[in-house]
Amino acid sequence: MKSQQPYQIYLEPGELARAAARRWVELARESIRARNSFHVALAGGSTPKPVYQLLQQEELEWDKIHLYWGDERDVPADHPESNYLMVKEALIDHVPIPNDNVHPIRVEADIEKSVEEYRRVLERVHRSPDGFPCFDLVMLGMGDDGHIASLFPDSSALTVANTPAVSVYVEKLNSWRVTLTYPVLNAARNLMLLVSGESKAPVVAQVLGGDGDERYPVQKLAPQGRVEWYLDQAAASQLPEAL
Ligand SMILES: O=C1O[C@H](COP(=O)(O)O)[C@@H](O)[C@H](O)[C@H]1O
Repeated sequence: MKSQQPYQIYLEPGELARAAARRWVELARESIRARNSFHVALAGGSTPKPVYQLLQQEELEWDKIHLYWGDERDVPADHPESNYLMVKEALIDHVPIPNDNVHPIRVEADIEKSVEEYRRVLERVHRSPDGFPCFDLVMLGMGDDGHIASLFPDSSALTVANTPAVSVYVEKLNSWRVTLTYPVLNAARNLMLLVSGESKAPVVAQVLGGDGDERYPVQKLAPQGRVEWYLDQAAASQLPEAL
């Protein structure tokens, strides 16, 4: 990914969340006007949670909004680490979205079955010209090792280019994940990257202000659509202009 990416810096995580929620609403309305639906792949983790909570209060055509997940951990749907559960509690339980519009990655004892099922689910999403699901919006968080979705450094998933979703063993976490692959992230009409906290500052500085050297999974993105970075001041604190 080129280091010249548009980004906004917000004073604190609450401000970041409010800006991201406003943009989410704008994109949902724009997409419903243009295509009568809004297909969005959600990020898990902690950063987007307040965004989902803010969306509870929005007057949206929820019956035209379809929720998917960018990645999932190898845990049941009622486990505290489940990305699905986080979104359910923060958003889904509070808005009139039909059940049929909620498309989680269902984690089975056999993770390959989860992946196969999720690939079938993804067939509902419009196609990009090269045949991959083309989301109206993909939301991404970023780990302090530069991972996005569950595309971790040195992982076999980083080179997958022939399928929209894979299972991947994450050595440092000693666990399996299911993740969307780069071709899907790249095909999205809009990508929002939400990054908060000081621990992510070195990666942010390398990706957005660095020498172009590709060290992190986030740098392997080659987005075809719009990209927007939402940073809080802590995450942006090592960018050249902040020093
Ligand atoms: O493990 C994960 O981490 C990333 C980043 O999460 P954050 O808590 O640092 O915001 C997240 O985007 C991903 O969906 C999740 O599974």
